[in-house]
Amino acid sequence: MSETSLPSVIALSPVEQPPDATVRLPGSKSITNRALLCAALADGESTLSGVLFADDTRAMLGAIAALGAQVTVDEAAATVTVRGADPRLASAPVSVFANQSGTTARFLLPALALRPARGVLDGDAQLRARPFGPLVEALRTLGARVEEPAEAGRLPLAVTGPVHGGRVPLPGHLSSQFLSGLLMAGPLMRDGLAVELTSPLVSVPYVTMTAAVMASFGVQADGLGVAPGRYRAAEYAIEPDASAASYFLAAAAITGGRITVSGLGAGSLQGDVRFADVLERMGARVSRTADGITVTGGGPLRGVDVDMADISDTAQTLAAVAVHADGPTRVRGIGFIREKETDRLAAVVTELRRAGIDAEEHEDGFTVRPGRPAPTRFDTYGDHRMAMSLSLLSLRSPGIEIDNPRCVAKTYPGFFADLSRVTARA
Ligand SMILES: O=C(O)C1=C[C@@H](OP(=O)(O)O)[C@@H](O)[C@H](O)C1
Ligand SMILES: C=C(OP(=O)(O)O)C(=O)O
Repeated sequence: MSETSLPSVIALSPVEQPPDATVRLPGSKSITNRALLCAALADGESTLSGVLFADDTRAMLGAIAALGAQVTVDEAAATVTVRGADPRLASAPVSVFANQSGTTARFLLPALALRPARGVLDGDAQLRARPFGPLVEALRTLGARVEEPAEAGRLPLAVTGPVHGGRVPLPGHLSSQFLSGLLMAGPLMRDGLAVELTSPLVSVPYVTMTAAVMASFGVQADGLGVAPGRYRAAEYAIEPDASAASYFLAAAAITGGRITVSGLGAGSLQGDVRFADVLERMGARVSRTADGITVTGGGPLRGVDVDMADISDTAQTLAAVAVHADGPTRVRGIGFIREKETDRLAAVVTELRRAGIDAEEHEDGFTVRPGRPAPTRFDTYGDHRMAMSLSLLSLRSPGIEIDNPRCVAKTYPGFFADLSRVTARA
């Protein structure tokens, strides 16, 4: 059941017995999109394995082709070969459509600014509503011409380089993707790059991930800056997606079952593996090996008070777990997720309340109190993480339906099929 065969509303039924399963999830969206871009900027031919094929990574595949990379895809084998091209030698205008993908858009704009020709970047309505202002200002400071034909700081944007690089102030409180995008383009800037953060950085582990992927392609970055240099082609194996893993680990905690996600070992590059730590604090048993994470539920789940600024893609997952705890859960530090695919704080609280759950929105997060979800058809607001998180409420409660389940195609087209398989439902 890929997203193309999903109905417009999906009805989910409770599990008959607690699952006991091992699952290997599709590749990490974040690592796939970094590796594709580094490979596209590298000298020579790279081979990526474990590649995620979903709307967000297809957007990046299209974008790197526009940058001049030669791309060969073997979807069945989950591999992509990329022959890089130096964007500084480009002369033709290009146009890139990032669809709904924040990573594609925020990583591409600085790469387009390396080109001495005009590059237009656009996305769908959801992405047009998300902020780009800090990146526009930074690229202007670094020497690019940026046109904002619609609204200031919003897509569509047109950028003409080349940027010369150097020192640049950048706010960190809205998104880490601006910094990651600048860093990845940084080595190809004449003067390299030195970023001075003007506000605290959110989603910090993603910047560590950026530096790690860059290092695999031969460039050392320190998280705030990088010297001029060239990427080298590499053979690169992409880990499974840790944000996607949160739904399965949560399912084990909610049902009292046992689920192992393989391929996400102790050395994972993804901060979202730390979602398992939150489940552990709630009372689930967690074991971590070199090759995977296992969560075993069973006992009561305690409510927690937790800052999720580092792992905010798993906040909605936690909201679903919190419904099944024995005390309130307060999530902090994530005001910035109001600017993701939707206002995720408002969306998750609104939908839980529609199911009769006592939930409250705060400026920087939410509180969820335990309860029994009433039969509800949930709205997803076109947000894949709303669809995947709210579907967890069906594990122990009848009558749960998800409207527009196809939005999972953004990062995980096979989500509902995998969830059914792992939780042993028809
Ligand atoms: O760099 C990345 O790969 C990502 C960074 C995070 O975004 P923000 O930095 O905007 O919080 C995260 O939510 C997104 O899904 C992926
Ligand atoms: C916020 C997300 O994606 P992006 O910012 O890459 O669009 C996400 O995957 O939850």
